[in-house]
Amino acid sequence: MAERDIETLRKHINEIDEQLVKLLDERAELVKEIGEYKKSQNIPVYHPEREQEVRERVLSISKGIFPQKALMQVFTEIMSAARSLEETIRIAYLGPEGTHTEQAVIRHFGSSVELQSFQTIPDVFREVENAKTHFGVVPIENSLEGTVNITLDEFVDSPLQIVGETYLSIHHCLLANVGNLAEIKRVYSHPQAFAQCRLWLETHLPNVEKIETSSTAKAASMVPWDKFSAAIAAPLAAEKYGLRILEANIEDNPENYTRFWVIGQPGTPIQNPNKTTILISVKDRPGALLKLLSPFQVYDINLSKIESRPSKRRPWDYLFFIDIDAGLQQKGLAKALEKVKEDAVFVKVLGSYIKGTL
Ligand SMILES: O=C(O)C(=O)C[C@]1(C(=O)O)C=C[C@@H](O)C=C1
Repeated sequence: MAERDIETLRKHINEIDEQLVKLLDERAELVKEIGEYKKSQNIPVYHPEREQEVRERVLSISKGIFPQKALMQVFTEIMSAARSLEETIRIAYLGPEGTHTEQAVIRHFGSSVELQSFQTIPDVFREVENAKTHFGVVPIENSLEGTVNITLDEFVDSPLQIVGETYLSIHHCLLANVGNLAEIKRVYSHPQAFAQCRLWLETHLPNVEKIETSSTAKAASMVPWDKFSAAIAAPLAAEKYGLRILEANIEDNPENYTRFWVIGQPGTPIQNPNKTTILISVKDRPGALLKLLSPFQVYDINLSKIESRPSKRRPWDYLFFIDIDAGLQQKGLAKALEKVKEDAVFVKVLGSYIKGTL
């Protein structure tokens, strides 16, 4: 009886799957038509605002029986595959492969993209500047470690624009060949990952040797060669190096997020952005910064972050990077920026883009 029930249920599932596949094919036909149109009008294939609209619409009609987070991932993948029917989107990112940055790229763009990893953040900028890839993805800030200064500094001279933002919840896993903790004699990882999993290691693997590597992906790549070892790395590295996840989420603080910027060519059209980042240089006189920021208060515009960096032109001269909770097309912001420009030495808009979600 029970067996017949499960058979009946599976028959229904098969029928639904058939419909899903048929509908996905129909969807793909429509996307191809859009692709032809975009090509004839010279419109960029990637349309982040439309993708966001699709995800929000899908979320609003979902009854929540199928987990909504997974629903978002499914639609990110559907649109990623759809995009690839129109054009292969190439993305440069800070590598190596199997790190959290690669995971962030896939979370943002889906997996139907061509990925190219680079060893440094400046390398990613150069690649996009030379139009070898459509976009780049670089970390800008971690909720525990703070700002990634190299990314900010690159923006001082680079003509590139911020075209998107994405967040990744950082989870560290213990990856190994062996099946239980008792067999592990050595653990490989990046110093930052060791620091973030210190309590877990002290409790569960107090006597193992710790070997530092240049990245968590490098740590994972060592394990296949060293039977009684493990690595602390991103879940993605388990797939890449054929390892098993012995323990997931071993970080001491679960509130660990990294924010990434998607960088692209200047003038990349972004419709209805809701966040803007600017770079300003302030006159060196009392109250200059206060005066410069007051238009944001006048026009009721929230600033979510201010970061100062040495200008590197003169000692003790600083630049300010400001994240603004408004899109450039918003009237208040346009007016506030006009005022800011009157008082600043210079103002550079680094991008107006769609805010990332946690
Ligand atoms: O609507 C479009 O412009 C499409 O190309 C279709 C589609 C989708 O699959 O829904 C695919 C890629 C774009 O980035 C946005 C949406």
